Amino acid sequence: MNVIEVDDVSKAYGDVQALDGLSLSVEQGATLGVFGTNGAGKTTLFKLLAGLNRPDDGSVSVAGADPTDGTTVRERVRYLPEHAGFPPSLTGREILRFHARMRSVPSTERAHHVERILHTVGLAEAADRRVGGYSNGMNRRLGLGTALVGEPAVLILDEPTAGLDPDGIRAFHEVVESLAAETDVTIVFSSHALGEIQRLCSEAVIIADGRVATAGPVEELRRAAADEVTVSLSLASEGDASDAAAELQDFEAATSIARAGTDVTARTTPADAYDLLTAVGEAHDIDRFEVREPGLEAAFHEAVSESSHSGDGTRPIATEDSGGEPA
Ligand SMILES: Nc1ncnc2c1ncn2[C@@H]1O[C@H](COP(=O)(O)OP(=O)(O)OP(=O)(O)O)[C@@H](O)[C@H]1O
Repeated sequence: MNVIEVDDVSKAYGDVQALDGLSLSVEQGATLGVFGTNGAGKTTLFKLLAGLNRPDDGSVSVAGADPTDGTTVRERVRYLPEHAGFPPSLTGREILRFHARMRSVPSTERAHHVERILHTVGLAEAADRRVGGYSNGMNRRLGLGTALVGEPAVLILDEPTAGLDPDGIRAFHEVVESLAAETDVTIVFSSHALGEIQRLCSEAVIIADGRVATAGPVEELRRAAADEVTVSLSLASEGDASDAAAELQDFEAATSIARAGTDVTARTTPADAYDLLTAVGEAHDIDRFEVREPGLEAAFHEAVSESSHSGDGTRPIATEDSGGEPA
């Protein structure tokens, strides 16, 4: 079942066309990564999904309702903006209890519900500390905790890891991974870190100029991004590396051959990678090798450059057979 349906939506701010005929659909339980260049329209899309804005044209449906139908959407959909602040003198537990009361969690269940969320977001031990002393990462996880109160169907997170240090990012990733694995909540989040999307998301959408440039299961995007792999070899000596690089010039399927010290890299097709390794291995001792598939970065660059050359790269996300697991 699709929990999000966005159909041919446009939204302008004065002269700025933030969204321009954007369509996508997302299946319940998916983790969708949204990325694009600055100003591509991600936050505008999120505000439409959260019912904070109305589209000029087109339609938006989230959890079976028009998100601007306030009461329904507030029960089912939670939006965590990039910057969420909390009263510094309250504790994490007090803030979550307040949200639980606002969300009409029955009083008999409130303490247990809050305790469970504190564990989910990794704040159980800091629950009774004032949030004024929380780190940036703890604040973000508390924000995610407030969004989880009442077990929503859809979480919309705007750049949740922006500005966090590596520990903060790792802790946040663990929370998202456990939510994706253990609940049926649909998570939509934006990020400028392609590796993060690759790691956490089953689906990805690339937005460029207010439209969907490309979308689909992360694994498919990765594979479709380019039909080449990069082969990296480490040889026994610089002389071997230099000879191997020269010999690879005769290997028809190899391109972009480069040498640095004892390392040689070349690009080739996935089907020719093994032959390339065999050809080098017959003449030289290979200490180490690696075959890298194109990542989402290649998909991103391809999609953005295609979208800037074509009139309409829009297509909805096909979620029927995604089957993608976080990498
Ligand atoms: N309230 C507003 N008034 C005028 N223009 C706006 C407003 N909000 C967004 N825009 C413009 O709409 C376009 C899309 O903005 P949006 O914030 O949706 O992009 P984004 O993809 O979230 O960008 P970023 O990655 O930089 O956060 C941009 O050109 C932005 O300047």
